[in-house]
Amino acid sequence: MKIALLGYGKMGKIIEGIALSRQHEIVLKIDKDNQHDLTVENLQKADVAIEFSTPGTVLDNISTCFSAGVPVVVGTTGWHNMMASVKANCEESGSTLLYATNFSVGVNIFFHVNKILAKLMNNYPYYEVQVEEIHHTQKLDSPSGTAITIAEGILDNLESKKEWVNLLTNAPTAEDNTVTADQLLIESHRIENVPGTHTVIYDSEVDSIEFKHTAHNRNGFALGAVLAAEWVQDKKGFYSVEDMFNFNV
Ligand SMILES: NC(=O)C1=CN([C@@H]2O[C@H](COP(=O)(O)OP(=O)(O)OC[C@H]3O[C@@H](n4cnc5c(N)ncnc54)[C@H](OP(=O)(O)O)[C@@H]3O)[C@@H](O)[C@H]2O)C=CC1
Ligand SMILES: O=C(O)C1=N[C@H](C(=O)O)C[C@H](O)C1
Repeated sequence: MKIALLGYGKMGKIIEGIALSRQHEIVLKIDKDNQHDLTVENLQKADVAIEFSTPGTVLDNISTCFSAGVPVVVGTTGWHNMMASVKANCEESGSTLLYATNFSVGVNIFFHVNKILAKLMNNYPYYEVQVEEIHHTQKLDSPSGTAITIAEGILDNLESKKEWVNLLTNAPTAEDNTVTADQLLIESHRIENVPGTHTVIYDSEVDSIEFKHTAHNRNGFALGAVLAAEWVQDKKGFYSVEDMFNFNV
């Protein structure tokens, strides 16, 4: 498979190594310095694009992939509020996009069990739930895309919660974590060199239940993105990583 890498930072470089080890070829590498090389003509040399850039550049890059008719796997987070319009654009133009807030197998298992746990917890209303995420200090967005997916899994299944709210704990404006009873708190912490840790906590007066995923490095995210590129390259439409993983038990 011929791959275009859109974003050649921490993730782009690891994805390159994994793609080469799986006998794929990298035909285009776009970063900030050579972003003007991202043309329809250059992109059409690739069978698929893998996009891990920044929240501020991802939408233009997706749009160029759609114009080129090249399927795109998107890992960049921080554009959650634009999802519906990108999906509509993808479907109307007959393009292909596969998106995940987190491509690792472990987190996708976590997403699945999180929904089942939230449904179960409807029977135990004396537990208060919250989500915590910890990431490295270079991270541009908060909460993490993964934390948003976790929160959505809870909101869809736990009747007491209607919306999520975020508290970035080391932001200059961080005040307190007061939330109303129907709000789900996501606490975001930024600590050097942490690849990504997510915890769902159900707390009562007598005990706490903690459900946690810890990434030890970025390799799981990168492998998942390459597997997604292999899976989506001959498909049409808008997909989420859930369409690729099959967790029926
Ligand atoms: N879905 C998932 O599984 C995962 C998602 N992510 C997400 O992926 C994104 C990238 O993460 P990460 O690699 O760690 O971040 P990095 O900051 O290490 O890499 C992003 C790269 O994009 C470059 N860039 C800037 N402008 C453009 C442009 N117009 N086109 C292409 N590239 C550009 C940046 O260059 P410069 O630094 O010079 O500005 C930088 O090298 C983030 O949104 C992150 O949250 C991360 C891990 C897993
Ligand atoms: O920026 C990161 O590093 C990560 N971003 C993704 C997110 O926002 O959830 C996935 C992973 O946690 C690492």
